[in-house]
Amino acid sequence: MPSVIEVTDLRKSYGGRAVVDGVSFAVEEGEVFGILGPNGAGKTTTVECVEGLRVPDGGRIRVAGLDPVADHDEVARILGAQLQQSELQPKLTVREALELYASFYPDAADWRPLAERLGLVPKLGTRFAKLSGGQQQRLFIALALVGNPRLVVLDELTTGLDPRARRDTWQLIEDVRASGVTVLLVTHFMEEAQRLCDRIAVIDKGRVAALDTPAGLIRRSAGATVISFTPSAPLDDHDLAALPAIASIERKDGRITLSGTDETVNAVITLLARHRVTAHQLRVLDATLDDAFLDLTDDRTKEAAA
Ligand SMILES: Nc1ncnc2c1ncn2[C@@H]1O[C@H](COP(=O)(O)OP(=O)(O)OP(=O)(O)O)[C@@H](O)[C@H]1O
Repeated sequence: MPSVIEVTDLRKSYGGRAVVDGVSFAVEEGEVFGILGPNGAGKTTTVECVEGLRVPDGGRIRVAGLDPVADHDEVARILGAQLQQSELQPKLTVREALELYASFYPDAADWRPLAERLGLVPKLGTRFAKLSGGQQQRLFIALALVGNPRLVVLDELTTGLDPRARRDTWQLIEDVRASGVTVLLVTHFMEEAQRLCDRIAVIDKGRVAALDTPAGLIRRSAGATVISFTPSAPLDDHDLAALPAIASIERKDGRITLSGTDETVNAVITLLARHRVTAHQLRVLDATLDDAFLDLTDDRTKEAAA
């Protein structure tokens, strides 16, 4: 089956400066595909080309087999996009905006359950300009979904939302995915990317620096798993040094701190069992997507690895 979104060698320059410099990726039907990258990396430019809002200088984009620029109207019927602030009339009430956007689509969703899920019911009579930043954001999410799209593009999904609204929105996106909708998600929140995305393209300086599952990105980062514990009986340094993938050993006040990988953690547990030693206050800290992101987008780390 062809991918829902195919981006091949996308290029876009402003004033002679390439801000998207040969980006390629494919999004499969039903997946949540994340785009992660530092400020100014070219993420919004990339997704706005997918939405047909910007015209690429080079490369090829297909959305369900259609060209977002040449076939703009057909693409608009199957793609829901989170609006930018300036795109909504300040005097429109929440109810009017929902009704208006629902009327654009032949197969629109009932907007009431959406408004309920997004906590917008008490604000239905409020004009857009009078909503708080977080309420405006929730309305944009509702408007992106009200057309029952086959594909939804969310840029900065939960920026400006409080922690509860953010978690409710994540649950909503999980439900949207469960109903078979494909999601293209630009985000700065690692927890959001790790929780929601099936795969992530890390974009840096207009190029794809890595494309993998969240777990795959973490595995390939230099960030180590750290294990610390206080053993009930002494452990031999030779035994610790022989652990697989061990990167460092530290001893302080009877406490041992090791860094390595998942494999090291398993081997430590086996070693402790073999010597019948109990580990008090055992702590394992995993490398996170944060570590992977910093590794992949930090020039100093990349130079050191080269
Ligand atoms: N219309 C434009 N005219 C000129 N330069 C632009 C235009 N749009 C974007 N740029 C520049 O292109 C670069 C990439 O911008 P883009 O918005 O795609 O980045 P981003 O990865 O989404 O960043 P952020 O995380 O800060 O939103 C930036 O340096 C930006 O200043």
